[in-house]
Amino acid sequence: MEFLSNPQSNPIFESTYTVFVTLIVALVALTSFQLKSESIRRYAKDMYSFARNQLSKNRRSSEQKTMKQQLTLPPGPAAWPIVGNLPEIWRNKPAFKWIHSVMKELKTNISCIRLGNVHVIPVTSPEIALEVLKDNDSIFATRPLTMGTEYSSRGFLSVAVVPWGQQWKKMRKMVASHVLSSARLNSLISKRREEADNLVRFIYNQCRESASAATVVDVRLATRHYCGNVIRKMMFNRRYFGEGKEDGGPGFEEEEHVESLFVALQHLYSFTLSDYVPWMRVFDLEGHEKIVSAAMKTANKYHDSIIDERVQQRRHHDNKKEAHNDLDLLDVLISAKDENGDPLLSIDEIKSQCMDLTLATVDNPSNAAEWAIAEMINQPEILRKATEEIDRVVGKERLVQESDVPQLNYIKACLREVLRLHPVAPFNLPHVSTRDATVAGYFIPKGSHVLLSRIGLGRNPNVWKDPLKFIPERHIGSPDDHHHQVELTEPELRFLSFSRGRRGCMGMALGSEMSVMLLARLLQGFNWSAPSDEEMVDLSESKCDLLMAKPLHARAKPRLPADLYPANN
Ligand code: HEM
Repeated sequence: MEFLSNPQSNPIFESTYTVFVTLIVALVALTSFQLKSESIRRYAKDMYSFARNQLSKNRRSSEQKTMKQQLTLPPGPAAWPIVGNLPEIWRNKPAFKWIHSVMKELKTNISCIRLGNVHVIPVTSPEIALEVLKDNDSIFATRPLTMGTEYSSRGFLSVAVVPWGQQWKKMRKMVASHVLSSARLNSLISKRREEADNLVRFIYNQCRESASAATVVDVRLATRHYCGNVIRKMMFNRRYFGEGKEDGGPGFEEEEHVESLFVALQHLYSFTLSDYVPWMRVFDLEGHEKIVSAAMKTANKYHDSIIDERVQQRRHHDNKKEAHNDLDLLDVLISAKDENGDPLLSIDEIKSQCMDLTLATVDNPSNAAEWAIAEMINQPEILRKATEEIDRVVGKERLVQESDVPQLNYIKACLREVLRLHPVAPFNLPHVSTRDATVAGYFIPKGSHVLLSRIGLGRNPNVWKDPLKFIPERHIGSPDDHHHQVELTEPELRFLSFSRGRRGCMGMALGSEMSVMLLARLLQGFNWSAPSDEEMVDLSESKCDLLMAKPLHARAKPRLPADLYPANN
């Protein structure tokens, strides 16, 4: 074999050879009984570990070279020189629809779309998704730098959108141990209960104003307002930024706050041209930068003054509250200390992390509850079963509480079904490869953006029978399996709820509690039907995203004794 007969000609062999000799010397030195000196022993140890590292590096680089030579990229549309498929992305909006139609045409579950010199790799099958987030999780654990996320995270300071590295580790550890720990979430349960009560109160007040005791409610407004309230209450210990509303509904400030969060969320990873060709950023051709900067300015306007004031209070005047058990999340972020007892987070890090958690909380639960009510109105049998479960588990003498959640399996099955069929976004957050990899037998170059498709997985006809039908029963175990607990998590990635792995969702517990409480309170408190002039709710999706095309308006009629509805403050 040429490779062996002419080692000088092959640099990999050459360095492997050197390393091999180092390894032998080190091993001999280490095992020698004559070696008594600690420093020589340590030196030999260092040599040994250096040699081992070099060997595995060499092996990897030779594997990668062979991989590049032998494997091909996943199938994809023909790409133009230099710009790749950017012209198609520009012409065919929304981009996610074009990407899925290309994959359908190519009959593939993994594809490669080249945008500038970035390989974007959409994935629509659970097997391949698991290869990415289970088998190769450490390779795909970083995130791309985008214009939108730069704004949302104040220059990549907070956990969700930050690339892999020290900043991500610091923030993830901090959030996991102090902010979203189960002890912390338990300590905030009364704040969440206040907002669940307020939701029921807000809708009940609207019904009371109508002579027939039933009225048409803007369900999207109510569900988004609930999510905004929960995170504001947990984070800043307040529901309202301004005067507030007597009936429990959002004031101007809260509507503006939540609206700006949704606008920002839409643009974090929105196939903006300059995310792939950075020098184009000055032109802002799609106008995305203008939109995101304005949205973040609005949202920050509400957060920043509260944060600045609280930092002043806590760090400079009054540390007493730290002893109490009723800290809100802002207190927790401010009072975290490093190993020297100094503040762990800078003010910008606190602001960025507050925003990160606020953005992460508002969209999924509200979208899921809105779609669930819409689907249930069109299938009254499902609505009946869900309400019947709440009546059986909770009864009609008290309102449903978080402690009931483990027993509300049918409600959770409905939510799983919504997360499968009507996810809030077409793709998971992007995962970028930190080195060359192989997935599904294809070559995935370092720096590729892997996009697990939430609709591709959840509506995959090879995984789900009648994938476009809303059938919660598919998530319930067999009738004999009485111990089967339905959860919103889906670690097998047959659809994408909280994802999995190093970058998996940190808010699984909170997100699940909020989603179940929101839907269960809506169903327990009110009978829902289509507005009188329509028999069915229009379930069309919006043309540019996956939200309901028109915000759901539905008729609500109280179904509990009047004294159970929380009274106005
Ligand atoms: C039903 C509700 C929720 C759903 C379906 C959901 C889903 C997700 C998904 C799909 C990801 C991306 C995972 C990946 O990159 O593979 C994610 C990330 C994340 N979620 Fe959630 N989420 C929910 C609620 C929450 C809540 C309430 C919080 C916290 C207040 C939260 C905090 C985060 C954070 C911090 C990350 C980023 C983790 C990282 O990059 O290291 N999520 N979530």
